[in-house]
Amino acid sequence: MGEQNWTVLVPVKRLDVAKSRLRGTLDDVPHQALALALAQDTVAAARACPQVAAVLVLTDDAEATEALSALGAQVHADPPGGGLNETFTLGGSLVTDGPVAALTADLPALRPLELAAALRAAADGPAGVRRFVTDTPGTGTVLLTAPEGVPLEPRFGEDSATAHAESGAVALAGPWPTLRRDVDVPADLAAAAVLGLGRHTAALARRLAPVRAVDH
Ligand SMILES: Nc1nc2c(ncn2[C@@H]2O[C@H](COP(=O)(O)OP(=O)(O)OP(=O)(O)O)[C@@H](O)[C@H]2O)c(=O)[nH]1
Ligand SMILES: C=C(OP(=O)(O)O)C(=O)O
Repeated sequence: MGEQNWTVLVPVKRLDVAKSRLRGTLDDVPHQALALALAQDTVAAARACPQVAAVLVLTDDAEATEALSALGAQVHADPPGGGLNETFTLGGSLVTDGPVAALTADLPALRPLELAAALRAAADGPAGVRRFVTDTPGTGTVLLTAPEGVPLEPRFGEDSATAHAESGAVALAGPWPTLRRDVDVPADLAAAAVLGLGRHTAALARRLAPVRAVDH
């Protein structure tokens, strides 16, 4: 099964500005509630993953801090000036032992056992090598891992799959559809609903069909 020694970093932008491409996706649902629900389901799945010792949320948002702490995450503020890669780098520097995984907070269908399989594959790879998992389209990144003592060196952003490969990280090849299913635009939410949404997002998305709530 692999050791329970991973720290998973989950960055959550201030909810009023996060996930702007999803604004207005669900009628009558405040945007911040949707952005938070995506993060809650991501964090709940990571917490339920057998390999994960700790989930460290990085955020400057007070509401996200309260809600994600309630799910058992530790929380630390963004570095001054924020920025996704700067925030992941700060998070990685706070981890004193064990391997580190950087996970985006927009994975509402994520199943703990798929994350477990990806972390096991990362741990079984060649020593000292950073690994990553691309998103469903194959251009972005949902997960970047670094063994203990190896800096994360995150290259998230546009075309991050290429950027991570060029930086020496090696792509992991498993199927893991719920891990790869990030939600950036409205059609992604419908695709995630087909896989089965976590309970926080499902509660907001009842009119998307078919919606299945998944209890982690
Ligand atoms: N803490 C923190 N998280 C960030 C920051 N920028 C992006 N994120 C998070 O990183 C993840 C992936 O980022 P994107 O999908 O590009 O999210 P986004 O910038 O909120 O979305 P768009 O506005 O639609 O581009 C999401 O979970 C964001 O909440 C940042 O500066 N600080
Ligand atoms: C931050 C990223 O992108 P997205 O906008 O797909 O979450 C990424 O894929 O590196």
